[in-house]
Amino acid sequence: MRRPRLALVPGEPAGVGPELAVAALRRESDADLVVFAEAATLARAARVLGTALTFHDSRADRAQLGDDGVRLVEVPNVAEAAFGSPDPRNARSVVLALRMAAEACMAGEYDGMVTGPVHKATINAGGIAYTGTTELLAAHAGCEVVMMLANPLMRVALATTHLPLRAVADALDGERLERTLRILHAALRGDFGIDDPLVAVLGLNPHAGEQGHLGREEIEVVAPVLERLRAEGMRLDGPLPADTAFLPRRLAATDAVLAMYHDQGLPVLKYSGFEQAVNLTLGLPYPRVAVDHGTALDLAGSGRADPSSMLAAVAACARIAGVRRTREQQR
Ligand SMILES: NC(=O)c1ccc[n+]([C@@H]2O[C@H](COP(=O)([O-])OP(=O)(O)OC[C@H]3O[C@@H](n4cnc5c(N)ncnc54)[C@H](O)[C@@H]3O)[C@@H](O)[C@H]2O)c1
Ligand SMILES: N[C@H](C(=O)O)[C@H](O)COP(=O)(O)O
Repeated sequence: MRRPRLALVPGEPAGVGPELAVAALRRESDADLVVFAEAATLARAARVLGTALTFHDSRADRAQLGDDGVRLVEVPNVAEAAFGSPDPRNARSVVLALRMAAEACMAGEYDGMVTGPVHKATINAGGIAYTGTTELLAAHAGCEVVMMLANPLMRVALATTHLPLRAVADALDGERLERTLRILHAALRGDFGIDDPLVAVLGLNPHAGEQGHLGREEIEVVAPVLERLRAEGMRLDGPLPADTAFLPRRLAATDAVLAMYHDQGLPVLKYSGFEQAVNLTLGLPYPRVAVDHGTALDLAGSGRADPSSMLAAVAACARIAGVRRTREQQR
């Protein structure tokens, strides 16, 4: 079977993304990578790592590539931003690279997309309203998605993603939550091969609302959805108090945790395994896997950024792309 062909988008040029992309390109992996970025930015990152790259057309044959060969779709930047100092003038090219890769994935030219970190504030400062790549790809594909981060110890999906904490309670909606659980369930089955997954669903409030004395979202929004889906046969635990849902013995029996908001779930996951964690966008027509960390501006240009999450993202995307291709061939 042919190796999965993946679009690799390094992200913010002034961050660690280009260095991590070079690290991924120089490692043996189960995928053929095509980078959507600027050649000069990648060449600069390669120099930081004490290596050099030669650039080829995105369709170049593997045999044409030496150890230093890179297939590239060139996306030029406006400014050469110093390491650690993102330039808002590059916002357009950072987003364009993501859009071009998404377009190519939608057209079936690639089997999946791997992304490095972008700097959300800089993109907004550049005049592009942007909350996250998850949301951008969902809008581009015209579908609902679920953000899920995973490391070897746990999978944590989010009912709401990038929004102010003040807006979270209002954003929780039964119909949306039901769709989130369906997307998560389908991905655990299809992409992860878990036939009958058990999902632990957290409450929103302390102690999962303490029977309505500390908030009513558990009673009015979460529990009715869980009842409906349990009636269909889904295995769902909850709404659970978030403070004890991550105890190791509970996690051991759980295939994924659904947190109600970003910082309810992600600090636990990142604390328990920052290096090996990846960020997946579930529900897209193609697999998209990202690093679990940000632009690490303090490390950009130092060559000290740890490439583990990027390597894990490439491996996860290649694996899921392979699973999906096998499934399609069996249809
Ligand atoms: N996948 C993404 O695109 C993504 C993910 C998270 C944050 N971000 C964005 O990144 C920007 C900076 O965010 P932040 O400072 O909160 O988080 P960050 O992850 O960039 O940095 C947090 C800490 O982790 C360290 N770190 C991060 N990646 C590392 C690596 N590969 N190796 C070693 N150490 C590493 C940094 O040096 C820093 O000390 C923000 O604009 C944020 O929105 C993007
Ligand atoms: N929420 C993610 C995290 O904290 O790791 C991160 O911001 C990236 O999300 P996008 O892939 O949607 O940009």
